[in-house]
Amino acid sequence: MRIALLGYGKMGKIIERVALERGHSISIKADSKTTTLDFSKTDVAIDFSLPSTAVSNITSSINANVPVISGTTGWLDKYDDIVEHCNRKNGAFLYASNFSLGVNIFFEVNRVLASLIANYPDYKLNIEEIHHTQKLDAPSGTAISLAEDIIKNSNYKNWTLDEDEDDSDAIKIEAKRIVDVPGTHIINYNSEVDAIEIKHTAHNREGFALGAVIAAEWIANKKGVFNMKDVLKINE
Ligand SMILES: NC(=O)c1ccc[n+]([C@@H]2O[C@H](COP(=O)([O-])OP(=O)(O)OC[C@H]3O[C@@H](n4cnc5c(N)ncnc54)[C@H](O)[C@@H]3O)[C@@H](O)[C@H]2O)c1
Ligand SMILES: O=C(O)C1=N[C@H](C(=O)O)CCC1
Repeated sequence: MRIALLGYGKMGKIIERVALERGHSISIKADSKTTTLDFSKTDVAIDFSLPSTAVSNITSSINANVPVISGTTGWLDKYDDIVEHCNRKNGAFLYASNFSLGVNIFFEVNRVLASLIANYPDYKLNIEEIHHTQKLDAPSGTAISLAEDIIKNSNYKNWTLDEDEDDSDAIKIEAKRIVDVPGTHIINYNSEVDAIEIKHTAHNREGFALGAVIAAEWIANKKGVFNMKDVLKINE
């Protein structure tokens, strides 16, 4: 498969290596200096760029009839527009806040735990995410996915980054930035008598990159809007 890398930074470079190891070739390596995208020799596009460039990269891929997956976070206010555009163009698009197998299993555990605890209001919840200091967005896309899944499976109504927020319906998310941390997410339910905590720690970026290449292989001949549950078939 000929893969366009829309974003050739920390993730793009690891995805390149994983893709080559799996027998693919790279047709485009786009970065901040790229002015035009020629998709004529591309089978599938992988966008790991910036919150400010993801929408344009995804739209260009769909317009060129190239299936596209995006792992870029921090642009989700435009997600519904992209879905509408993809469906109108009969294209193929997949977004995942986190492509790693481990985190997608963690998402399942989070959903179950949230629904179990929903009937016990003594437990107060908070989410902590820790990432490297170069990260542009907060909270992480993964933390937002975790919070949204908790909201669907509990009485919580929204989430906030404001630690002083006095709204018991809001999940508090704490975003920490520490040098070189690839990505850690902790869900903590605390009561007067005990605490229940689940935690996912990425040791490096390999899992994100492998998941992205697997998703790109999966979407190559499809039409529609997908997510990682479609790819990994966890819990089916
Ligand atoms: N979904 C996941 O599993 C996952 C995992 C890791 C990172 N991410 C996200 O992926 C994104 C990229 O992460 P990173 O660590 O590689 O960041 P990075 O800053 O190392 O790389 C971003 C790259 O995008 C390039 N770029 C700038 N403008 C561009 C444009 N118009 N078109 C294409 N590329 C352009 C930059 O030159 C840079 O090389 C972030 O949003 C991050 O949150 C997601
Ligand atoms: O390094 C990043 O940036 C990461 N971004 C994703 C997120 O925002 O959840 C996934 C983890 C790494």
